[in-house]
Amino acid sequence: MSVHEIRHPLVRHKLGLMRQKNISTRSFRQLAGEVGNLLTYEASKDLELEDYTLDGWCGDISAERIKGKKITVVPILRAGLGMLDGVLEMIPSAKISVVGLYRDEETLEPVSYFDKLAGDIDQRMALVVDPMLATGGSMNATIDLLKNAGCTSIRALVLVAAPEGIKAVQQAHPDVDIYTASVDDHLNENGYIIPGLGDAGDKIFGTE
Ligand SMILES: O=P(O)(O)OC[C@H]1O[C@H](OP(=O)(O)OP(=O)(O)O)[C@H](O)[C@@H]1O
Ligand SMILES: O=c1cc[nH]c(=O)[nH]1
Ligand SMILES: [Mg+2]
Repeated sequence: MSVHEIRHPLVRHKLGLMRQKNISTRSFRQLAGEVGNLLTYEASKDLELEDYTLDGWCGDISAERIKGKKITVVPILRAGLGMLDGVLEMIPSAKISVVGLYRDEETLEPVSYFDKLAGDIDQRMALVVDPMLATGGSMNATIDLLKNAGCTSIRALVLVAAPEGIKAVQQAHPDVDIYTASVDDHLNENGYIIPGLGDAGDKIFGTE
């Protein structure tokens, strides 16, 4: 498994803006989508292509198209929805598989409350999107769910990752690559990423 920390200047710049203390809901939400968009670009760089012939304006033309597995985007509710539009801008025909989880504030364990996966998930590559990879509990529970449904190709796209969460995913699911805008420093005593973004769900939805 690999961790891809995307150090593109646009990603670095936008993530810096997201870390500002008093950022508005509107700006945070917009930037989450924009960084999600750029992470999707990076996470799709190695998709396999195949040649085909199309009927072009001047006759038959040789072109390329993405081969093999189709894609399902898997937002983890709630905060993953903040990245969804940006991801879909890059892959507009992707199916969406929704997973509802929240993290118990005391135990930090994920609590499941919803899932609705694409019917043919065993034939799709899953791009799991969530702004925060903290302890890794929510991501691992989502990957477990996808694998139990037959999905064999999974990538995780997160805005910020803690080393603790990366380690947990690496141990449980060594076949899953992680794409992130930043590997941050550590988790605090409440399980929040430092420096992180604070509570991403609250910032995207304007709740507190
Ligand atoms: O790696 P973990 O320790 O599991 O923490 C990360 C999870 O916590 C946040 O969700 P939260 O539980 O706040 O739910 P929300 O998106 O509804 O706000 C975040 O969006 C991840 O899903
Ligand atoms: O730092 C963190 C950790 C979990 N969930 C968040 O929204 N932020
Ligand atoms: Mg939250």
